[in-house]
Amino acid sequence: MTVYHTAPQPLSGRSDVEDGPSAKRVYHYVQNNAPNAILGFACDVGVNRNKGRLGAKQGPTAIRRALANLAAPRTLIPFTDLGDIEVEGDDLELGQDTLAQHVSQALLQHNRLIVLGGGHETAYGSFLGLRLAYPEKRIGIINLDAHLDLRNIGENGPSSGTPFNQIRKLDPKGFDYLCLGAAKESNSEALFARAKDWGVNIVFDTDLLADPYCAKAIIDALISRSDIVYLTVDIDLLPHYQAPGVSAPAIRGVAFTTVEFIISQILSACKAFGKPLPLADFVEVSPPHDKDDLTAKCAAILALPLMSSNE
Ligand SMILES: N=CN[C@@H](CCC(=O)O)C(=O)O
Ligand SMILES: [Mn+2]
Ligand SMILES: [Mn+2]
Repeated sequence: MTVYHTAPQPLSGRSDVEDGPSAKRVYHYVQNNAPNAILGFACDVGVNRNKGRLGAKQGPTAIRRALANLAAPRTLIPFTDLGDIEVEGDDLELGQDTLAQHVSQALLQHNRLIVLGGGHETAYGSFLGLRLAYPEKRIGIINLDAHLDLRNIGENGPSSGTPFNQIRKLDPKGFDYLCLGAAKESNSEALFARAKDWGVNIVFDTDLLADPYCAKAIIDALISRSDIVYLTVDIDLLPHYQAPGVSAPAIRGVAFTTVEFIISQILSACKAFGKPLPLADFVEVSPPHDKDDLTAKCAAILALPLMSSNE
């Protein structure tokens, strides 16, 4: 019943030596003291407390495995694997504090950190770490998610449904949160009313499906008024046939190619406005519910542009 840090295992994948030195896979780019880093948060407590289907604890291992074997784009930046924070038992709060410490340390040493969840409770630990590293900065939060995750803390305590409610409590005036992909049928009127009260910007899944460009102005506005950007990607945003391995699969969902396009819009806007994006996370991958590792693969491929130079 504790929280511990496990050292990284060597990453592996296909070897194509017969095709020459440029036939590289992502695992070839793992280095010590590299510009970027990845860190796992192996935790099921948030999903359990949120009455979901367990399995997110195995997310970091599955995403890493999928990532390691992808063909490396020419623009991929070397990265350090910082291992996993593992939460055994029910002490989510200790897990999130431990994650925060590791995130803030990592941000001192790396330009960008990608955290592999875990359920969406990962976001509270990630954000605490970002705030520790950048206490004076205005942080713009972009959540790609079918869910607002603004639930009040109930008798079970903080969960995978409460992270942005908890983040707002840290600094209600500074709370600047954009949720892209929310599904009307997956969020109660109470949550939408709370979002309105708190000035949350929402772009619905249906709007993104009708026009992938529809979020551009709202993304640009958030990034231009922030000092730094925190991107959190809940993979349950994707439709169930692309991301079956989640606690709460989406019927409609926002298609993979649209999510990919939105991430490219976010990275382009960060570049255009000169705003760093030091931290991103990919959460809610639940390998026991996955099919052919599709969901882990979605997360891995979506992470690639964040791990590459934005030419
Ligand atoms: N990260 C969690 N999100 C959802 C889960 C919904 C469900 O289990 O149906 C939420 O709390 O709204
Ligand atoms: Mn979520
Ligand atoms: Mn979700």
